[in-house]
Amino acid sequence: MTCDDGETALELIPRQRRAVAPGVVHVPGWLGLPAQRMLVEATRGWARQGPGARRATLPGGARMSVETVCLGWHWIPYRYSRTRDDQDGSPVQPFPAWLAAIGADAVADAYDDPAAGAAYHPDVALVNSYRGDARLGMHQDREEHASDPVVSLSLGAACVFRIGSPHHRRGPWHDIELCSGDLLVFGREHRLAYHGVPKLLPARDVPPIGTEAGERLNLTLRVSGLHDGNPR
Ligand SMILES: O=C(O)CCC(=O)C(=O)O
Ligand SMILES: [Fe+2]
Repeated sequence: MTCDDGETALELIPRQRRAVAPGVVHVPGWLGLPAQRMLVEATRGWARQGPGARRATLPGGARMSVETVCLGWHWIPYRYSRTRDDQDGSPVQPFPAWLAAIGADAVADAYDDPAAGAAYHPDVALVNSYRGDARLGMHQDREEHASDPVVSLSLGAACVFRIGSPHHRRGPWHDIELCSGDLLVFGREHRLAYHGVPKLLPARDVPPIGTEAGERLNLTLRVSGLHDGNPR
């Protein structure tokens, strides 16, 4: 399978939804090129401000190969905090309202359910950047206290995204190629599904959106279910 260049489809034709598993929907090329460029530009800004990007240290001492910028709540394996309290204590950057609006549109489109979109109010984003051999091991997104779906937006280099069931880390899995502009939503029965990024596919064509050669960015939008003064 190759990546769509994002400009060949007529905008009037809705992007094709691919149901991967119950609650897991892949919409290839959901973001047009201007939106992709805008998100890359925004990501550069977030990385320059505040605590910036960092590779998290896992409880066993290993460092993640992916660099992460957090918005709204700072994610530290495996909890959320308003401050970067694993490092210099600096406050997390705010979660922008325009990004919440993209998240609501994403849920409405992926599930073909405007009400589900209107009810979706993400307040945390993890912006991951992958370069070289960076990858993400199989894990569950389970630090959130709410059961709302996770919205994933991919930019730049393609990758293999692996998603299984909520019960078994070792499979069986679905392997999906995520390309620049792709939307993936996982929620409902698969909100706690194990997932990861076993490899990048740097040989695939990438549209000119401002990413570097071989660089992949991924934004996940989530609903933390947390309130000020009540972090875990
Ligand atoms: O990069 C991706 O596609 C997935 C990211 C992810 O699973 C996470 O940030 O928890
Ligand atoms: Fe995840």
